[in-house]
Amino acid sequence: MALIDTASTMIFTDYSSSSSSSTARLLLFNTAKLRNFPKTISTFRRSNSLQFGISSRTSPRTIITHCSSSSTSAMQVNNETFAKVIDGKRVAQDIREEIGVEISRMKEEIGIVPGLAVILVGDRKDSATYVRNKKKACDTVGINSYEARLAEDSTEEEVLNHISKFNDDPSVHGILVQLPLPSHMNEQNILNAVCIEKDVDGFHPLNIGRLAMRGREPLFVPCTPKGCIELLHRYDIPIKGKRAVVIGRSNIVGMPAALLLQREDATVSIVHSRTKNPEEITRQADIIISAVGQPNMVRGSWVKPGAVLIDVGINPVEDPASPRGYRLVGDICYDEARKVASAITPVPGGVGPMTIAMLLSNTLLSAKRIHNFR
Ligand SMILES: NC(=O)C1=CN([C@@H]2O[C@H](COP(=O)(O)OP(=O)(O)OC[C@H]3O[C@@H](n4cnc5c(N)ncnc54)[C@H](OP(=O)(O)O)[C@@H]3O)[C@@H](O)[C@H]2O)C=CC1
Ligand SMILES: Nc1nc(=O)c2c([nH]1)NC[C@@H]1CN(c3ccc(C(=O)N[C@@H](CCC(=O)O)C(=O)O)cc3)C=[N+]21
Repeated sequence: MALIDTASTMIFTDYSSSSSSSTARLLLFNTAKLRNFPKTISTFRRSNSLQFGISSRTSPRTIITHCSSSSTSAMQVNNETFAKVIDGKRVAQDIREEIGVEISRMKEEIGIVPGLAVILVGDRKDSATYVRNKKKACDTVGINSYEARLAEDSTEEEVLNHISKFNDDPSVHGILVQLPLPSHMNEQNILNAVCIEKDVDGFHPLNIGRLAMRGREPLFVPCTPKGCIELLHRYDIPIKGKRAVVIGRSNIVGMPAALLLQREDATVSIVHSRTKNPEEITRQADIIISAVGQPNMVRGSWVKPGAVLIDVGINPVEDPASPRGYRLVGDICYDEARKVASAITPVPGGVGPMTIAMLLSNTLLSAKRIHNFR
C-alpha cells in the first residue's frame, strides 16, 4: 500500500489548475492493469486509514513523480506558442452525424438497421460504463444495440454460446466482447469465436493477420488505432515518409497502431516496457502515438519540437476537487508537451470519443457489406 499525505494532495490539485504551477507532484496510478478504476477509487475512499492507495486486487505499485514544466516556465505567460488541440470529441461528433445520415439512407432504401451486440462479463464498473456509453452512442445514430450481461463466475462455454447466438443472428452485424475478461477465461478462445464478418473490434487473429500483411485487407481495423489515424487525416497531418513512434505494443492498441502507421507509409519504431532510453527514440518522432497506461510518462523533453502527439492513455488520478474523486489524464504530460509539440490530443476528449465513433463506423460498414449496400 502506498500513502500520500494531504500536502502532496494539495500540490497534486495545483497541477490541474495548469498554467500557474511550474512544478507539480502527482500521485500516479499504474493503470495498465487497473481499468476498474472507479471501483478501486471508491474502495480507497471507504478506507479510514489511507488518503488513497492501490488495492490489492489491482497493481501493487503507486508511483509519485514530478511532471514539471520548469524549463519553460519563465516563458509561460508571454511569447509561448502552444500546440494545436486535436479535438477528438468534435471530430467524433462529426463522424457520428455522417454515420447517422448513412444509416437513415440504408433504412430508407433497403429497410435494414445495423445492429451491434455487446457481451459484458463480470461487474467491473469501468466496463459497465463503457458499455453504457456504447449503447447511448448506438441510440444517437440509430444502430440497434443488443446486450448480453454475464456474471463474473460464468463459464467460458456460456460466453461462447452467446457469441454463437449472435454469430447466427441476422439482425446483428457487429459483436463486441468487452475486455478485459475475468481471469479464468481464455481470451484467445473467446475472440477467435467471433465470426470475422462481425468482428467490429478487429481483434480476430485473421483480421489482425491481414492488417499485418501487404496486399491483404482486414475486414475491420481495431477502433482505437483507426480513430488515431482518422484524427491525423481529418487534421490534414501528413503521415507518409514521417518518423512515427508508438509507445506500447498491446494487441488492442499499440501493435495495430504501428501496423496502421506503416500502412500509411510512416517509418515506425515501437517503444515498450523493455526499451532502453525511450526518450532518445521518441525525440526523433514526427508523430507519437502513446498507449501505455502510465500517467504523464511522456515528458516535454521526450518530444521533438513540432511533433504531433496522439495520447491514447486513459489514466485516473485522484482529484478531490472532481465530483468523481478522480480525473482522467493521458500518458503524455500535456502541460509540458503542448509547449513543444505542434498538435496534441487532450485526455479526455481526444482518442476516447473516436474509439466509440469508429465502433459505430465499423458496425455500419459491416451491415453495408453483409447486405451489399453501397
Ligand atoms: N482512448 C481509448 O479509446 C482507449 C484507451 N486505452 C488506454 O490506453 C492505455 C493502454 O492500453 P492497452 O494497450 O490496453 O494496455 P496494455 O497494458 O495491454 O499495454 C500497455 C503497453 O505499454 C507498454 N508499457 C508499459 N509500461 C511502459 C513503460 N514504462 N514504458 C514503455 N512502455 C510501457 C507495455 O509494454 P510490454 O508489452 O513490454 O508489457 C505494453 O505494450 C491504457 O491507459 C488504456 O486505458 C485503451 C483502449 C482504448
Ligand atoms: N472489446 C473492447 N473494445 C474496446 O474498444 C475496449 C475494450 N474492450 N475495453 C476497454 C477499452 C477502453 N476503451 C475506451 C473507449 C472509450 C473511451 C472514452 O470515450 N473516453 C472518454 C472519457 C470518458 C470518461 O470521462 O469516463 C474520453 O477519453 O474523452 C475510453 C476508453 C475501449 N476499450
